[in-house]
Amino acid sequence: MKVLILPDEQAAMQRAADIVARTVTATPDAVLGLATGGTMLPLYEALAQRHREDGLSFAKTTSFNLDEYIGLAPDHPCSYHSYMQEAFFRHVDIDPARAHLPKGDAPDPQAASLEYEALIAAAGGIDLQLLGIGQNGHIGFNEPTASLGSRTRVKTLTTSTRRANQRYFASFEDTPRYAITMGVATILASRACVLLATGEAKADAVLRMVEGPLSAACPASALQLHASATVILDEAAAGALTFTDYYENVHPGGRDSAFD
Ligand SMILES: O=P(O)(O)OC[C@H]1O[C@](O)(CO)[C@@H](O)[C@@H]1O
Repeated sequence: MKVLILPDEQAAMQRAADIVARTVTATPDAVLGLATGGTMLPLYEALAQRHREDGLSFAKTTSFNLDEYIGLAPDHPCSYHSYMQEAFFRHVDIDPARAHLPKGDAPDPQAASLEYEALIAAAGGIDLQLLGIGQNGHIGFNEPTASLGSRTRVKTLTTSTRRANQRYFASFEDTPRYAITMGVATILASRACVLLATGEAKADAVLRMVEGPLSAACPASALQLHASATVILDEAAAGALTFTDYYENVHPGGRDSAFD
């Protein structure tokens, strides 16, 4: 696992944007795995800006989002379909026919999960997976105790995740209880992944992911098994890490563990 510690959120976003830009420039028909959540918003802004100003193109890119709430129609303002449309898709030249999210409003969500997994396989798998991390260590909606061998399926959300996401809904009661999410093994099958975490509230989850034991209690710790995982942090999210001699290889853009 490569751990990059940047001075602040903006620097962290630009570093992540560099990796995405490099991927789609080198491989215009790359398959991207995309994430939602507050952390990702400035990254999508940075990518949209590079599209506008530098001509960074997503025209041939295929994308698969990690997750979607069950029971919300795509045009529901709190769906991840709407989030992606507002935050990213409408600002770039991605082909809507190649921008996929799980179908949270499918009559049979479990069947829709299997179809989604098959669609990812048919696209040749994911070249670069973007990830955020929940305060409880979740990736996608793989909550603590999620099987590390899991594939795309229906998951029940924890109360703590529902409370964290309540801010987007009218009330806690209105916050969905279930989601379709790529599984931990689906995520591990990506050829490269970049996990982004900013702010002090993520410091404990980051510690458990990077230095903690590999455990379903912290699904993000499964990234320790990934052959090409890059964790991009600001100083606040890195605040609880203890292997400081390892992270303190100073380079001009911040601290960088350099090797993974
Ligand atoms: O960036 P945020 O809003 O803290 O969310 C972190 C993670 O939690 C989720 O929003 C799900 O709760 C993920 O989509 C995201 O990766």
